[in-house]
Amino acid sequence: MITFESVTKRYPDGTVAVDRLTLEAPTGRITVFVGPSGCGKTTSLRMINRMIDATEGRILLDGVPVQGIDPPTLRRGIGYVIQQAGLFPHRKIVDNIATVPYLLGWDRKKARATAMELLERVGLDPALAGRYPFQLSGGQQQRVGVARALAADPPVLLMDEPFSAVDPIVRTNLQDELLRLQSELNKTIVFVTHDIDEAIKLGDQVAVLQVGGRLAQLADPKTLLSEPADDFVREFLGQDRGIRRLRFISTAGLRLRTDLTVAEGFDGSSPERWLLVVDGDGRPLGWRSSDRPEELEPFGTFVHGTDSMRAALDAALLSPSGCAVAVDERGRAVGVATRQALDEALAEAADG
Ligand SMILES: Nc1ncnc2c1ncn2[C@@H]1O[C@H](COP(=O)(O)OP(=O)(O)OP(=O)(O)O)[C@@H](O)[C@H]1O
Repeated sequence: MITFESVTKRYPDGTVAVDRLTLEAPTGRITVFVGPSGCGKTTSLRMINRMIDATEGRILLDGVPVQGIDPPTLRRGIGYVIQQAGLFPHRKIVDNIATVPYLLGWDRKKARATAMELLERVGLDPALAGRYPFQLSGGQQQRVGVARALAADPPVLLMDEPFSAVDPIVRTNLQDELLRLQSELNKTIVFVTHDIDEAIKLGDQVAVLQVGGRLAQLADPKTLLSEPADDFVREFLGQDRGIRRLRFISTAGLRLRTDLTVAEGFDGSSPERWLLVVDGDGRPLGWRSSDRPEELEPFGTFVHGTDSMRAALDAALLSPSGCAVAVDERGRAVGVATRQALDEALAEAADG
């Protein structure tokens, strides 16, 4: 666990970057620092590994004040990932990843073997090991940056806007990958971003900072969205706060209709305006409307019980039928969530 005890950072020119910050980043969890530019996110992060020293207050790592630990020893247990990866340009990828193991004096063979394992772990092709950083895409470099930070298996990982410099699709992949890795590794992660969506997606808890380095709110994402502490947080969360909340509402209780599904080739009549046509394996093929039964209309799916209400609504909006197709993990239709069912679930969510 990382504990901030009334930590203040005043730079020599008098700027107060962090103002009496008190919070705990629990072991094995992702804590996100989010806030507008200049609110002290990076300063707070760097005080953990003593790249910057606090002016007042204490930061404790599992109860031990970091100020009492010499920086090289401290940093051995703390991985650090920054924007644009910060790789050494003249070192091959494998040697970039093995940087800390080499510094720790590991046998070169063992260090390289670990690096190769990590390369795969972060979703990269081992064939990239012999390349130089400039021969990789931005997203690939960022993955190497994560692998390098994990190389000596540190319990703590500090990540400073690690995914900011890549395009939105790559960014989404990197976020998903981080969550997957974290479910295996259970590191204590402190993650800095200015992007509230990223904070809500990744954080087990989110610390919203305000310019002047004051903590505006510390909460889990769901609570943050439903109970913002003040106007600053409400404004920072943006106008689609309600839509984002849908991500935390399960589709497990969504009522499904199973009588709207027909097999391919069905040419009978039905009082229903829309019927879902499925193939021999039960996979959806499209919606058949009673007006134009010869054509199949587009559909959207969500995994019932696994995906959130946000995914279910998204699926409904993708189709002219206005209904969302519920599928199982293998993509087979298990039923249809009609507008009425979605409406009921939304009404319940609004009450809760
Ligand atoms: N070395 C320094 N000397 C003086 N002021 C500094 C120094 N480094 C940062 N600051 C100031 O401290 C405040 C917090 O900076 P910090 O980099 O921690 O913010 P941030 O939230 O990470 O911002 P950004 O999202 O723009 O990176 C800002 O007002 C910044 O100008």
